[in-house]
Amino acid sequence: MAHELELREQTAALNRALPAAGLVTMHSGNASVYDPDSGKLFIKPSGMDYDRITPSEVVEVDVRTGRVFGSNKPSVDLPHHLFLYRNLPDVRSVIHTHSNYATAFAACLKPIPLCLTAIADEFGGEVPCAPYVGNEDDEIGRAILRYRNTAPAILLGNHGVFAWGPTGKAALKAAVMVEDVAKTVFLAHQLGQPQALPEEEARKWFDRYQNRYGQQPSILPLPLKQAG
Ligand SMILES: O=C(CO)[C@@H](O)[C@@H](O)COP(=O)(O)O
Repeated sequence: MAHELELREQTAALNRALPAAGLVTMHSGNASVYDPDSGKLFIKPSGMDYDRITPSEVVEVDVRTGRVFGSNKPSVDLPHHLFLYRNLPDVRSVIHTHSNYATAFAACLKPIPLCLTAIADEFGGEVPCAPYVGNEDDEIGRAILRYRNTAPAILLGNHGVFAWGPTGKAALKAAVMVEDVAKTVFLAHQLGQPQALPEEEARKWFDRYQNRYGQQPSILPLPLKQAG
């Protein structure tokens, strides 16, 4: 039970972080956390004011069967979260937003182009945009699998953003960074034509950021420049 409470607390805090990060307005968006040991996910109660989402209000769902526990109705996007957990084995958290700058790209069916080192760091390439699909059945989940690339995020045409990660913190960072780079690219377009970053350069930035950035132990010794 202690572990379930911890998962509920994580899910409630992650959902409350969405409006705090400026990623959602009113009831749009949602977040979930998945625990493979119990086979359960915990997700936002549909339509609930974010400031009312507490650990006890969070909705518990069995990922294998889709069975919902408790009296609260789960997010209408539960099918898409379920699809991603069932098909992306390393994912432990999924976030959906309608964040403004990224969703503006989605409204135009445009990917966020690889023109910033920050895009290379976090996503390794452009943030792709899937064509518009409806919200029935597994249409959204299948579109995400079909059009995703190395990035832990994707734009859904005419709809919004899906981001994911091995932890709630990683999924939140992906959702925040999608919106941040979308805003920068939008501003760049006011100044001129954003210039593409060479793929090889992007690979170097992505490798450093994913494997040696921050306080994580460097998994590779830094290449020492030869004297002379
Ligand atoms: O995009 C949508 C619905 O189209 C959802 O993100 C949004 O309405 C939030 O729904 P929930 O409150 O999570 O059921």
